[in-house]
Amino acid sequence: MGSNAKGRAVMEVGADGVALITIINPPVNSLSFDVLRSLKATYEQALRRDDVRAIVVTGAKGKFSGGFDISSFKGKRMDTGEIEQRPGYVSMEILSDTVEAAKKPSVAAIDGIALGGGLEVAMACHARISTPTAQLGLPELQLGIIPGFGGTQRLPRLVGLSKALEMMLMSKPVKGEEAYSLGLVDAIVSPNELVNTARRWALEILDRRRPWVASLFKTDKIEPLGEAREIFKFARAQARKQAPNLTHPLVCIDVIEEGIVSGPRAGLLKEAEAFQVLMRSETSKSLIHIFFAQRGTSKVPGVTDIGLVPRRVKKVAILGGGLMGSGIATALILSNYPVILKEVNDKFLQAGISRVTANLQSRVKKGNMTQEKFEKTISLLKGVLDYESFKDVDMVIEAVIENVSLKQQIFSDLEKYCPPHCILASNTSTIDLNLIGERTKSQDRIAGAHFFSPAHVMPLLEIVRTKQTSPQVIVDLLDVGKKIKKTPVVVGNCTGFAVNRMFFPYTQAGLLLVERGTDLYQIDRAITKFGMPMGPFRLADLVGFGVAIATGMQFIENFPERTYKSMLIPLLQEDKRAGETTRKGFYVYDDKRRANPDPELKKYIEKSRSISGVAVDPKLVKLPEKDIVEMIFFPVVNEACRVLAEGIAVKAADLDIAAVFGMGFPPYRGGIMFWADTLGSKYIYSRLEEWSNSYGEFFKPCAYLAERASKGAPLVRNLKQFFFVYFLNIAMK
Ligand SMILES: C[C@H](O)CC(=O)SCCNC(=O)CCNC(=O)[C@H](O)C(C)(C)COP(=O)(O)OP(=O)(O)OC[C@H]1O[C@@H](n2cnc3c(N)ncnc32)[C@H](O)[C@@H]1OP(=O)(O)O
Repeated sequence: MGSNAKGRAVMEVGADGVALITIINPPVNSLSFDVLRSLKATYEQALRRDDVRAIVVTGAKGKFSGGFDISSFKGKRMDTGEIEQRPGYVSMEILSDTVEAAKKPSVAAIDGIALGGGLEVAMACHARISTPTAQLGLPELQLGIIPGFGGTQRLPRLVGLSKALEMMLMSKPVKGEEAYSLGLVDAIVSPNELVNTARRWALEILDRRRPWVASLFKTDKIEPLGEAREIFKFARAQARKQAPNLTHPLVCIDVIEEGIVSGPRAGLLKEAEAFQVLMRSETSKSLIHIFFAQRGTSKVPGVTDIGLVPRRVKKVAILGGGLMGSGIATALILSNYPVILKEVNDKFLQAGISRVTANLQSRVKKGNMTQEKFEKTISLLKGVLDYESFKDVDMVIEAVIENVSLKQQIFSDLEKYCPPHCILASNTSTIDLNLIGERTKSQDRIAGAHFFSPAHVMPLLEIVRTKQTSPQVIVDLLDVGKKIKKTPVVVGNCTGFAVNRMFFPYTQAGLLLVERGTDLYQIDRAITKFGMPMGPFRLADLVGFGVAIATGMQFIENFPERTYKSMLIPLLQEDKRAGETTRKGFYVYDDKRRANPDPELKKYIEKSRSISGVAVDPKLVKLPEKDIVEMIFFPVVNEACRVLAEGIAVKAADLDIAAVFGMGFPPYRGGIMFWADTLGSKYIYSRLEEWSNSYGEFFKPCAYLAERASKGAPLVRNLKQFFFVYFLNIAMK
């Protein structure tokens, strides 16, 4: 094996005659082709050697294996090695014919993780011993592929069809304890007993004191054929309902069924063929991009690569117990941070505490939290009416209403009452942070911590830095973000930051189309069919028109040339139709909060059309779905290009994550910029240009998009190009 090898498997033979094979490929012992080749060679050696009687497979440093090395799928030149040339090479030649069919028994010793290919290796062994906390699962579907090393055949035979389908279709791992009760592992032991127990177990199998099981040929857990067919039918219906745009869940079900109907060998062959096709699919490329992009958001050049270590945040204060403040408090106490919640009077304070309590209680009701855990968690929250207890807080998050002078007053108070190291963060969604901190001398510790509502549920956290914010503060916020299980994205300071700024044209494009004759409900249908959780109008109803008008004003003020000014929302608001909370907005809502179209809307549309002075355009009345999608999303892409060109986002992949986790953009399309690049900059530019000629400035392509289109280049720039332009911009300012 060359010195550039990506991981290896090593073998150590003990005096007991057990060969301990350890997978080594940090950080998660993924199965690269080098590891797989080395595993095969080591195995063959163990099988040849007379002093080896049995084999134990494990992973280095307390992690069995995180599965196939998915970085080999990344980029244009996929390293798909032997999988490409010999379908079934790993699942049949290595795992079935070498490991499972061996004349010497193998036992997997599992700690930490056994995911995807990792669990597939373990399932080919003749027994599995696990620690109680290890995670075992086949999460391949979340990457747009299916298990490809025999998992579709072995898991149902070990745990039964229904549970196997659930684990695969939901990409949901189980802990060691549950794996034991399911029959996926044969014993649970503590980490320090793991390898020795596995060694003994392997020798006992050899001596026939324990069963020698080849999982691939087990039948006792498999349901009779008639029952199995019913289970498949139900699973297909569920998959179609939950992911109508995705085919790989259905392929997974087909592959499992093949094994049940025609036998496991036929199942393995079908699995190998399907795996080959799926790993080249757009869906898988998109989802694997999202996997790495999500991990890449916490790598910020000039911040996370300069040796800073996150400081310990022991106590956090939150100002404002409204919807956002109480959601943020909930997220923090759920991750064991003691929180002080400050309000201006007792009534508001009690309301804030009640909101946090209700957030937690809903978990108890759903069975996701015990009463004991509830008591412990809520005890971390303390309500206050003054700054007295702010003297030892390490971080403050301000979450009061969007009022500049109020926020300025608060920050100047915070400077007085908080210790000098304390991070001063604002949850503002639009206001310039420099303005908020104008009355302080603490600009270096002021940052944005922009949560999305409901803050204890939505996964995104926008961390906003100004030119003065110190890298240490960003490193600390990234750490807190990770601890409260958010996906953080670090962005620069501007109106709307990344998410709201990119998506402000989303509703506006809808309004422009509706005033020119496109059916409003048809727009929402086309957009949800594309994969968004809600179309622009249903979303506006949910957010509420008060917020929509306030943020709209910010955009009119800052980007007047490209803000579409429609009176439709203010007209509805005037008539006390302010969205879902008033049970009337673009839709009407019944008692169960179901949204229904409202024929009354026609009159408001006609009125706003006449105020805008535009006429119905016959071309837009019968707009095909594809065009609706493009007319709504290309302006979003255009704004995302500006955000990137201005250096507000460090990399395009961060915008993909911001769109997926902040707006629910379908991850299987890879995020907004990744999706745009699948269509091509030239195409997007030409369409925007055409619409801007017909419908005005709102669609005008920005300079960055024009430049990329003229070169036929993708919108995604590599980091080297980014820094060149970024520093050029700074030099020119
Ligand atoms: C043929 C087979 O059936 C096909 C397969 O096996 S496909 C792979 C199936 N396995 C998976 O889907 C597991 C994916 N990984 C994960 O869910 C999580 O990374 C994990 C639970 C293993 C660890 O989580 P956590 O401790 O939070 O660390 P996390 O930051 O996610 O990962 C650590 C590093 O390992 C990398 N990594 C994780 N799994 C990897 C994998 N399967 N291949 C390559 N790299 C991987 C991550 O990219 C990250 O790299 P970085 O430090 O350079 O950013």
